[in-house]
Amino acid sequence: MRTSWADTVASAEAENLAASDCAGVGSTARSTKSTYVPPHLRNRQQSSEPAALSYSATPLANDKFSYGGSSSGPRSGGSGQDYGRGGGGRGGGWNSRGGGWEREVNPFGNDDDGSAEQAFSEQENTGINFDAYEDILVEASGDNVPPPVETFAEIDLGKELNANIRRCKYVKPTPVQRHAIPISLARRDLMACAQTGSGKTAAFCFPIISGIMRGGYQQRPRGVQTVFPLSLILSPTRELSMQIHEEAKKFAYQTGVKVVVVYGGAPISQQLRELERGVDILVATPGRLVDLLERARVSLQMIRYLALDEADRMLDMGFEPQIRKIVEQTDMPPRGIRQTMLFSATFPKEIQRLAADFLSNYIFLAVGRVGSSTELIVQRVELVNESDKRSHLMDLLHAQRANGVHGKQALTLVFVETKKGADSLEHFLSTNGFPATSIHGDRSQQERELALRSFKSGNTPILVATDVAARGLDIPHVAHVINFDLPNDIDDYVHRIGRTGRAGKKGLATAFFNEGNMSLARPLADLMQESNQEVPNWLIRYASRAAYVGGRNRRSGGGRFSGRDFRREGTFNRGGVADYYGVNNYSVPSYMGGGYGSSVTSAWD
Ligand SMILES: Nc1ncnc2c1ncn2[C@@H]1O[C@H](COP(=O)(O)OP(=O)(O)OP(=O)(O)O)[C@@H](O)[C@H]1O
Repeated sequence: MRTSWADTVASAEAENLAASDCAGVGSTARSTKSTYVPPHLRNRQQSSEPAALSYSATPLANDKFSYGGSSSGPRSGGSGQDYGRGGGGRGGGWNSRGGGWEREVNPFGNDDDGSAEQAFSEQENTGINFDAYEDILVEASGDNVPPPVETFAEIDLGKELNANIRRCKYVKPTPVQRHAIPISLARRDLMACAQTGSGKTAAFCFPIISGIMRGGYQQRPRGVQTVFPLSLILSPTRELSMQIHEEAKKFAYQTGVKVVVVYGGAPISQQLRELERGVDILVATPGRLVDLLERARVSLQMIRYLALDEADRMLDMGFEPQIRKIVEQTDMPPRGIRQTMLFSATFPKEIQRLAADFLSNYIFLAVGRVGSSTELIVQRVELVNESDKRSHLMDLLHAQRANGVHGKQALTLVFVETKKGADSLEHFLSTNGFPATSIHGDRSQQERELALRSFKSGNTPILVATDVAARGLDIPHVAHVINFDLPNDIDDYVHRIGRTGRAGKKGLATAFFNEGNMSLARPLADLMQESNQEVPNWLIRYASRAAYVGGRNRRSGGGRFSGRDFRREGTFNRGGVADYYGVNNYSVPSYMGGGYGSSVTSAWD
């Protein structure tokens, strides 16, 4: 029998609080002031430990070289070639930026107590429920798919990166990482689909950082003010770009690989200054990047790695022209020369078709069904009239408060349709005893960041949000996502509820459904069924009555979920795909992973 939703919140919170996350927007980083190091001291490490000096001719941000003491600990991770320049000592490394020498801020705060030297096998499991991922069905299609790995130690990512993985307390790779990292390290283009919260960020960051580290010294053109990053990571929202930047900085700590973020709504002058200090990996939102390209402050001529996070969103109507401009109408090397990686939890077929234009002989990887939601999230849907939504929300919040566990407060994310609706609901909640804040496109960037910080810290444990917060954000302790207004598109629903139940932890999602949401009845019922949720009878009745509505609600009408590589449909043949995959001439599937033998029928067959 199911427990009540309030109990579920309480237990999800209790479980989730047991774990401590490595990731997150605005994770606290101990700030360390830049320090000038006189030339005669530049080859001394800051640690009290004596350390061998190493000089490496790997490419540094815009051709600036740096020295770093290499740690003397045992080498781990594959064949263990030492690609890095990092200092393995405590509390920070040294980096050359803009001709001066700066101490690299330790993004792990002061927890760098030598644990990075621990063997992977000795690490504590930090509360991540890895078993939740073990049974997941994995399918990869394309030519010569590199086999997956089971452990990080099997992959030769480089010593410094391995040390950072340990600092993050990642004990073993998640399924998408097991499969995607070897594919990317083999320099293959990739379209990867894996459930929300399953570790896609690291899956594209690790190979990029490792590739730049092992790439050897690379002469970059010298523009007066132009910078030449080696890798570009694009994401649809400012907050997600900031989060990817924070994550990538952790992974790149002491590797000498410099990560910079640019996004709209923040002063461009500050971002330009940061760029001038050198950049290897540029994380960007499309609008701000186009601005910088037009000002000739960034050139994409040297790009070796292009990653699109939330790729289906990036190629959706809103963003596609900008993405095409960036990828096809600039000096970026063409597909086949650069390596391109697309990641998302959802990948509608029509977007897969568009995406194929950016890829060359790519591998399609699906971890779980495309667009499915994780079973870690308990989904509830309640029939609530429009006029009753506020009082119903209050009831939920009161019960949640009554059942709340002590300690850090469970965070609740409430999604609404409009910016006005977000403001008004925030006001309503705040004046009714529930401290709330809001995030949406009409708020200034400063307000957005403040709201997110206040939510994360638990000061305002309720965040009312539009879809600007639906994708990618990894906020620890979100125990409950409430769809006060349901979205029109089932994929948006998948991303929204994916703000809880991340990295193996449990979560709860409640949706208010009424006659205005009829077009979602069928895809919602299908999605819930597919992720083993209890579907209310009334929703099943609505779903069976629902007419085919077409559009992007791909589960509606047909009843069968099209979670697969569109090339396998054999109905579409154009552009880059036709070069490699004739209608009857594709090679699939190379293997099935996730504990399934080859005799097991694929979910897509
Ligand atoms: N191997 C690992 N072991 C433990 N935790 C991990 C591992 N890889 C990633 N994580 C953690 O899992 C959480 C979710 O990762 P991430 O944000 O990359 O998910 P995602 O798949 O990109 O989700 P979304 O689809 O919502 O964007 C993060 O807190 C991250 O630090």
